[in-house]
Amino acid sequence: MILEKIANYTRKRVQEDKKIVSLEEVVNKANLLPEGDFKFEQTLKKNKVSIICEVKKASPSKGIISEDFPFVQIAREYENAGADCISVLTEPKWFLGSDEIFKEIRKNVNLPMLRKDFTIDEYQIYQSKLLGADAVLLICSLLDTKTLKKYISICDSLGLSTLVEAHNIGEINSAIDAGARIIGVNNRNLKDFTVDLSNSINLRKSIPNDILFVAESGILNVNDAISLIRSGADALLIGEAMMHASDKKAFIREIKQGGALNED
Ligand SMILES: O=P(O)(O)OC[C@@H](O)[C@@H](O)c1c[nH]c2ccccc12
Repeated sequence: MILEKIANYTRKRVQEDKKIVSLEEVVNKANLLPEGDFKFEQTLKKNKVSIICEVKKASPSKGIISEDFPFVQIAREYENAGADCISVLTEPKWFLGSDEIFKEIRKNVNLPMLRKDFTIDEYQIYQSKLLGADAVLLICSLLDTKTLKKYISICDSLGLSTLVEAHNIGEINSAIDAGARIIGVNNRNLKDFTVDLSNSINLRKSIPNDILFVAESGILNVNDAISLIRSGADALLIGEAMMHASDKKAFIREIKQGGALNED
């Protein structure tokens, strides 16, 4: 399965990174920084519906999404268009992301930023803090409940939020047991890349209301977005469609207006 391949490659990457900067060093450096203020989840809590816009050059399911990829410009456009948070892929091999891209964007936008990587080692959490992230992604199928709990507590100590990604009821229960405060349901099946928006719609009822719920992936248009909001999403994570939208401001505005109308 692709996820296993990516996770294995990530393990190698982290081993290489540790040769350059040791775990002890990243821990010390991260602890010297001012504690974060959980800006990512504060933003999600404050809004009725938040839009998390993703900066993504490529993906294993879609190949190249943006050939020229002016990532700072894209992130600025997101901010100007009314995005609430920004997600940046840093996985290099399949998503063609990098830490440098993340850092550059961090310097140029004020929005809370999610570092989207395949977290399999606590090293990456400290690294995320050093990159200026406000949140990290934890994927349930890569981490057991005990490890999830440990990683959430490391994030808590640094003031970082965690987006805990689940695909099925077992993983949702694991996320809840681990104390997740934000759970994302990925509508894309990482085994065969099929997209089914009803995955997050069906799983919504298994997530307590005090946990923030993010519907992720495969949101292609305003109608998709509105049906997810109607089914109780607190936030939407949109990558490809947002990258391609020629009028990002109108796209975000229409989603927010449509979502608000549906609450009446
Ligand atoms: O481009 P999309 O279909 O709108 O999807 C965005 C985001 O949800 C997707 O990139 C994603 C969701 N979970 C992930 C985990 C790892 C890498 C990527 C992802």
